[in-house]
Amino acid sequence: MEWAGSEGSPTTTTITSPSSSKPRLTALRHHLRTLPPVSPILTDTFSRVHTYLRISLTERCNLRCAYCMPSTGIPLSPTPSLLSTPEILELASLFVSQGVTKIRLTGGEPTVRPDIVELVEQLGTLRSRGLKEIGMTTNAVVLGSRRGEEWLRRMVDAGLTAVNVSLDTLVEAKFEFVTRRRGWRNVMKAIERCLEMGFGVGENGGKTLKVNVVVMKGVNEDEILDFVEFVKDRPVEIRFIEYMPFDGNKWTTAKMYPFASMHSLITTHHPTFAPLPTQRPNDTAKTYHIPGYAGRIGFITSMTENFCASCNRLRVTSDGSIKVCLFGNEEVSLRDVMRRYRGREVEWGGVGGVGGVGGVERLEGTTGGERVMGGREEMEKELLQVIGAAVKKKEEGHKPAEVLQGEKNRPMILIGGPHHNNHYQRHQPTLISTLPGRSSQQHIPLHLLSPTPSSQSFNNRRFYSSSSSSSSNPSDPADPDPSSSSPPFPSPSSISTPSPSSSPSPPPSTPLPHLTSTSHAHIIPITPKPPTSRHATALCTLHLSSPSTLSSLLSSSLRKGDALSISRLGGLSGIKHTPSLILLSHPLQITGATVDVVVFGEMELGVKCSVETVGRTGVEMEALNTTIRDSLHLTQQ
Ligand SMILES: Nc1nc2c(ncn2[C@@H]2O[C@H](COP(=O)(O)OP(=O)(O)OP(=O)(O)O)[C@@H](O)[C@H]2O)c(=O)[nH]1
Ligand SMILES: C[S@@+](CC[C@H](N)C(=O)[O-])C[C@H]1O[C@@H](n2cnc3c(N)ncnc32)[C@H](O)[C@@H]1O
Ligand code: SF4
Ligand code: SF4
Repeated sequence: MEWAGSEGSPTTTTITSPSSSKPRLTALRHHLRTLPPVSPILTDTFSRVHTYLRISLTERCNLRCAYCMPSTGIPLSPTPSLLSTPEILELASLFVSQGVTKIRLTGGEPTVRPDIVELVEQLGTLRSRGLKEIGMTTNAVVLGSRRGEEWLRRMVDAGLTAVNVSLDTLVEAKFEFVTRRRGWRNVMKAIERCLEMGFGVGENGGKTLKVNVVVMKGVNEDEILDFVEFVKDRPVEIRFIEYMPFDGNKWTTAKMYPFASMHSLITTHHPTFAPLPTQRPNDTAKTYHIPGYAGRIGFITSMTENFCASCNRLRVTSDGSIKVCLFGNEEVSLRDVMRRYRGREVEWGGVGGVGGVGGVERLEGTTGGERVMGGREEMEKELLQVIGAAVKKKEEGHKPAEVLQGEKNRPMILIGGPHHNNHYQRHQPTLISTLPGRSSQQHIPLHLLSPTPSSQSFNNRRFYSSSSSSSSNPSDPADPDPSSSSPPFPSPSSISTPSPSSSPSPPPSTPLPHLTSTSHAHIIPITPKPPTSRHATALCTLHLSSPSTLSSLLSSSLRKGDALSISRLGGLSGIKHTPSLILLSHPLQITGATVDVVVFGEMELGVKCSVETVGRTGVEMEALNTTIRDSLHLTQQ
């Protein structure tokens, strides 16, 4: 099923005078007139033509950015409910047949999908049918790993034209706080690799490399000028993104650093900073430059100056729903339509791996009029009806920030996945108001002592812990499937997933490991496990009552003397007490431990403790206990 005219080439019409909306609209109208015809199915009631499809490939991620994920993590959907690779390719093909010219792969983290390269290669075959751009938005941790170089090369060969890398800080230690994982060096390496492979600002239709920076007050707004310098010699577009509200990310206007402030900060330091004379139509970003700089600076102002009037994007979530607006709640399942025609549940598989129905075969079947499965025409017809109806229901724009904040969208990482209402509650940590010596200065999250270690929103920026064992490849933050080995937090995959409609959540069906079959507490036998090298890191943020407290601490001028050193020692002693404090934990032989106190701001300190062992179980509890002790000691000073 082809839409006549979809083979035409897109124009490169640009819009002048970015600061004024009228010429922008005029240019946009002109641009729309000069575009190849697009199926009316992709045109909404505001005459917006949707030629850009964003496909979420997975809910999984190898990072845990708190602005994207709730502090309690996310429950993963059962694999069969997600789109298989052939289904993704089939939908991509259908959208291209209707006039979609750009597909961006996103997630979750697209590169944790084991068949990502093959998938891009298959998508590349759609170029002969009108697909002009294949993009990927990625945290780039995998792309900067050893295997990443080859992956990147193959994807570029297949037609990958636009890589957007997310990187919120140029400070390695801060990266670990923001993302709750390591990987900063890989990201930097991936950026350099992309540059070596010819990615740049997209001059003359070249491949584009953009770096996405979500700007958050008190977190990274102090790095805006550093990021500007980052593009002095690199032909990269840095895009400063206004922090957006999603479910679980504890968004407030106070944490958002608005476009106007960023703009005035940069202009103050760079008086020649100016909008580029041409702007790309339908772009999320307003683009600027500083004469003499190789790169560009963009602003994605979703919160303060939305760009909904020129919106040309649709989304397919990883479980196969069409979502017509990033902030909209309305979704319709395309997967269900496809599977109804097929009459079966689809198992996970790589390209060509599902029930013998290969992606290539399907695409060729569509283009070449060769073999198609029975009922395919009807299926496509129904899919197009569903897509058309969804597009027609698209609203003019998103609601104001204050309303969105109240409503909350699903977590950003799950924009590509199904709803998991009620689920988070079940995983709220339970313990604890029994911390000795808590004071108003101290904000140790309650779940710090929870038997289920979990992460705390970075917006509170109080705590995270991580650990890995050598069996789970601790040195490689690019581990593509965090669930494939023992995860640092209870990984999403370790959380059982009720069906979206189940409410309240059912009790866990597996018995608690700390109970014997006769429900007696025991220390879990680990004798058969081989000893491996393990480490764990826990972090905690202390909010101080005044800046003078910090300066007294740093200058050791407190009445009680050098509080920092004392607290470090106190923290370290906590390791040795762990087995007696945590009743069912195993006594372990510690082979290394460090405690660092980091200044985050004039009223904020971070306490980071890392513990190592070679053994049959991990040292997460030791790391947590050390962090708490160090923090308590500091507070008591
Ligand atoms: N309001 C709104 N913002 C979006 C949408 N898509 C992406 N964004 C914003 O753009 C940021 C970067 O997203 P990317 O995945 O790099 O996508 P993009 O900016 O559309 O990428 P390009 O294809 O390079 O234009 C996100 O964090 C959002 O803030 C959208 O449909 N609506
Ligand atoms: C959800 S991620 C998925 C792709 C990939 N994992 C990555 O991080 O690039 C897509 C983009 O959304 C951005 N994002 C996530 N949460 C956001 C928020 N609350 N506000 C603004 N942008 C956000 C990320 O920084 C990233 O650039
Ligand atoms: S923004 Fe979300 S999906 Fe992307 S790397 Fe961070 S946690 Fe993962
Ligand atoms: S908020 Fe919705 S309408 Fe506005 S640009 Fe994003 S997807 Fe388009």
